[in-house]
Amino acid sequence: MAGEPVNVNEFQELARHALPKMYYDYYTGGAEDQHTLKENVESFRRIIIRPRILVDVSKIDMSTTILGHKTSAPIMIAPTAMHKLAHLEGEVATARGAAACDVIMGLSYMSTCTVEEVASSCNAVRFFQIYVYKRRDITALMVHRAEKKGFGAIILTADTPRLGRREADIKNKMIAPQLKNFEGLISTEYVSDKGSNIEALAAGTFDASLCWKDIEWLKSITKLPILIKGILTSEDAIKAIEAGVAGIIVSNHGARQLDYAPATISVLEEIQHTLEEIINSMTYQMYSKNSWRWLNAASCHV
Ligand SMILES: Cc1cc2nc3c(=O)[nH]c(=O)nc-3n(C[C@H](O)[C@H](O)[C@H](O)COP(=O)(O)O)c2cc1C
Ligand SMILES: CCCCCCC(=O)C(=O)O
Repeated sequence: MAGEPVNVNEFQELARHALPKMYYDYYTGGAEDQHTLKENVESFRRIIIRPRILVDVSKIDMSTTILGHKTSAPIMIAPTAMHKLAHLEGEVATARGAAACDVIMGLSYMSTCTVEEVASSCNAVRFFQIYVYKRRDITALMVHRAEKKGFGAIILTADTPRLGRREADIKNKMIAPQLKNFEGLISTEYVSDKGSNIEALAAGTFDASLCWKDIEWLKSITKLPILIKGILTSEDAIKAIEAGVAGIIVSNHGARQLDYAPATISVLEEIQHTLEEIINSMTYQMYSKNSWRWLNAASCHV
């Protein structure tokens, strides 16, 4: 490639050369046949822009707020695991990037830098993503650490009762390092020669029994607003609102979980319309306490 990379595809090409194959495959792969992975890209390609002309664009302001936090654009850094597999500074460098761009960073539960390291590295607004471990005490401790360090919200990833079947990781026998956040609490180093070690790690630690009633438990251990990540249907968006969370993140986890699930962008509009209809139908009932809660939750992230 000649000169500096100018788009994400060119960065990906550089990464392909720079990274060990095991890590490159982990970062870029989807689940099973990778049908949804292709659909994620194709569905964006099918969206065609309808340009309007002779509009004053000399000053553009895309800033908005998410859960009351200012952001320079309606873009958030999604929580992604183990940045140190690609860069020595890991998530600390990502947080600095978020601060420089004035956008919110989602820090993964499976980060290679600790919650405290990321918090003290810069003043980016940070939300903390969690998986719920079978050892709930560990998850509660992590939530409290994030709360203490000024994270602005908890993102509960709800599409991963177990890790998606990622065939490249199985072939590579993908290994996770010991994650510093959990040192002294639980081992995250799973080494076996039977396929993906990170799949084994998730199967050994993630609570596959997690369900809607557990949102009450999460609400009972934190005052932070909760976002549910991994919603792909209107039915679940409504359930999330009924559960009283502050917002939802429509996502198919980068097609790394359930293959043949819809591309995220293809279901976003339907879910948004459903939530708008709820808001409209609730407006006339505003005086009921419960309705207020619904209204607040629905309007946050439409
Ligand atoms: C390498 C990699 C690691 C990821 N790790 C996590 C994670 O630890 N927690 C999580 O909730 N999502 C994780 N994701 C999913 C992303 O947060 C996000 O959902 C995905 O990149 C697709 O973006 P979208 O949800 O906006 O469609 C990961 C994605 C990638 C590519
Ligand atoms: C260290 C185990 C990896 C956990 C899974 C992280 C994730 O969500 C992913 O998509 O990968």
